[in-house]
Amino acid sequence: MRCKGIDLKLTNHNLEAVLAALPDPVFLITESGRYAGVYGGSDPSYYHDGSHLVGLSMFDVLPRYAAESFLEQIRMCLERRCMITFEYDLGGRDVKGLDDSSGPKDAIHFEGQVSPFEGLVDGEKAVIWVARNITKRYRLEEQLRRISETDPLTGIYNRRRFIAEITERLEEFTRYQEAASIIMLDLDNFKQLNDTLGHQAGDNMLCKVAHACRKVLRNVDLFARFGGEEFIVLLPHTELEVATVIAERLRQTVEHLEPLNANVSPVTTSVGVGCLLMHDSVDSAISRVDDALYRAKRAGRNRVEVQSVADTLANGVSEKTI
Ligand SMILES: Nc1nc2c(ncn2[C@@H]2O[C@H](COP(=O)(O)OP(=O)(O)OP(=O)(O)O)[C@@H](O)[C@H]2O)c(=O)[nH]1
Repeated sequence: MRCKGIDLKLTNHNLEAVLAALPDPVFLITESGRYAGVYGGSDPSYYHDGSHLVGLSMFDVLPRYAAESFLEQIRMCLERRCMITFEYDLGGRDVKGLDDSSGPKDAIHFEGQVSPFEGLVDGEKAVIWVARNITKRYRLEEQLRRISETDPLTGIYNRRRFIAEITERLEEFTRYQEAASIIMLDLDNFKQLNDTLGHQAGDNMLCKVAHACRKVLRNVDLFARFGGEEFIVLLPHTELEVATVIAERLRQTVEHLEPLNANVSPVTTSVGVGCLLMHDSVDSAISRVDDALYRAKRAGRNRVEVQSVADTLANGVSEKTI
């Protein structure tokens, strides 16, 4: 073996030393999931000592779901004859027989790089599996993602997350006709509340509305602040009829909120409701609900209006759903 141009023939002994010094653990694993060799992983703050795994099968030491999913990666790698990269969580407690006194205490998020091994190991095909602890990077990415999709004032999702979600739901609707509905709320005469009690009071009211509405929705409903004093809900697997009932519940929830001050009237909201239709785009779906909302405003506020029946039928949704 050559090493960066230095004519160094590695003996088995110093080859072992090189492998042991590798920072990330490297596993030689056979096609059937047996650990034939474990090398490296020399930093105990990042990795447990996995040397006891040699000779054991993944099915002896890992939870069944993990062993099955890892075996699938090995199969894919050998079939495609190229490196496969994928991410997974595996804590020390998930691996039977690990010495718990050393290594990281929390679950680790790994990036696994699985490459075909040239040659056979005990008559079996095998792979080289490099496991990198990317927990710090992963947590940071999660934190950034959370920040990028959260409204800082109310703590609920923001418009960006809503658009991402509705884009996904539209794909699902086009492919499987899986119903989904949208509810849009716009608080009534909010400028007056700001002007009377001040912007800070207005902010407090927005938070109160957000928290109260979130409570009456299902966990699967995506509730977001769409802008200023506008909120929006995406209700997956929900037909228009049901969404209309939920819209009315949201309207009442806002109406029954305690006013911030005895001298001001309760806050109310106008509400528009719609459902996804064939050939919808994100813009067309939202603008139909927006039209319904503005009909509610024009009709005197504090009421629910639904997208027009003509709109709904013209777009190929069966009458059953409206
Ligand atoms: N406190 C506070 N006010 C906001 C925020 N975003 C928007 N607003 C206010 O919401 C008010 C919206 O006013 P308009 O668009 O005139 O609507 P409205 O007074 O609610 O009247 P209608 O919608 O017609 O019922 C403005 O005064 C904005 O300043 C916010 O983050 N905090």
